[in-house]
Amino acid sequence: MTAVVEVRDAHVVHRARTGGLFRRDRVYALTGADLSVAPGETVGVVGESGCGKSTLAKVLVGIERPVTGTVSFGGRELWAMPAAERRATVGAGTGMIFQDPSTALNRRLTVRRILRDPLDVHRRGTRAEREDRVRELMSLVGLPRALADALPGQLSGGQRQRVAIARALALDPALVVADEPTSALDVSVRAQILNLLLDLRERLGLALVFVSHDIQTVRRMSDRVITMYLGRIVEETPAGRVTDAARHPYTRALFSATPGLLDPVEPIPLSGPVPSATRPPSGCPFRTRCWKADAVCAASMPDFSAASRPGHRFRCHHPVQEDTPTRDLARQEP
Ligand SMILES: Nc1ncnc2c1ncn2[C@@H]1O[C@H](COP(=O)(O)OP(=O)(O)OP(=O)(O)O)[C@@H](O)[C@H]1O
Repeated sequence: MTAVVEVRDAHVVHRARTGGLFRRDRVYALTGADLSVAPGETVGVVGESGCGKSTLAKVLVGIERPVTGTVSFGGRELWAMPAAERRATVGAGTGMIFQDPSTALNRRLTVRRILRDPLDVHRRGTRAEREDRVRELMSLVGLPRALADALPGQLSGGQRQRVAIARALALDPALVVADEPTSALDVSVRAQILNLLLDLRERLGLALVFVSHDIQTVRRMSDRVITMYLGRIVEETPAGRVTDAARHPYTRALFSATPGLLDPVEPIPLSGPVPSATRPPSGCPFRTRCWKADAVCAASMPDFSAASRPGHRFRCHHPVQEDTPTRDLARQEP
């Protein structure tokens, strides 16, 4: 089956925001990322702040161009397309939902205009058909029609995120990327927005990439979970058994520190802070904090190994033994 989107060996390097005009360090935001998303599947992306989750999300929807590597949509290389074709492919094929709907929506436009805008830009149907589509989108995300002429500032946070979701769906994309879609919302409306995304995914057969700090939510939403560390994808695990089936020590440590697990464990303590993305360590980037690291880990970053379960791969010289419960690691290893 052709992937909706496929990223191969993507590298993204930024100029550091600090350091003065003439001395700007490079930030290695994404290093050799490979990811393929199949039609209708949900891929969760987890990792600590600054590990490159948003950068990967932007690469997937063509907002960020990797310095090297490829991004293919339906088997066609995005950055080899002429600009107009690329815009049309990305605009119609993907939708992005950002963290904070207050800043993601143009506050001078009414809900109706916000939702009609992508239809106008991509010249979808007659004017009357576009108005019909706006009404349809509002009902799809549970917004009352009476809000069509409201401005974003007149809506609640949850309603604004519904508008952002409706806008992302306007052109019927095959892929929606949601980057921390609930973290700026009141706790009381988070569940409603997550349930809406789950419902839309089922009804529309969307492929969904879901980026979040909230590991429990990622587990609940996803078919597969991608763990990132310092710009690299270090593990890809089927979501169902991620807490005890993960083989990468970092995934285990991350999950062990998650509050509210059904089967709570002692968090695995990690030594030291996350290294800077301007000077990542040699070899495996996690080695400076890993209790299993040795000289081999400093010398090279291993390629992905396939675990015995389908859809499970990891990059580690000293993986956690298969089926070792995390509670045993927390007691023994560090
Ligand atoms: N435009 C930019 N200019 C300079 N550095 C950037 C830029 N965008 C991101 N970075 C840096 O790239 C790295 C990856 O950032 P990214 O936003 O992708 O991480 P993240 O995992 O999404 O973080 P968070 O969970 O805090 O949103 C970080 O070190 C960040 O500071």
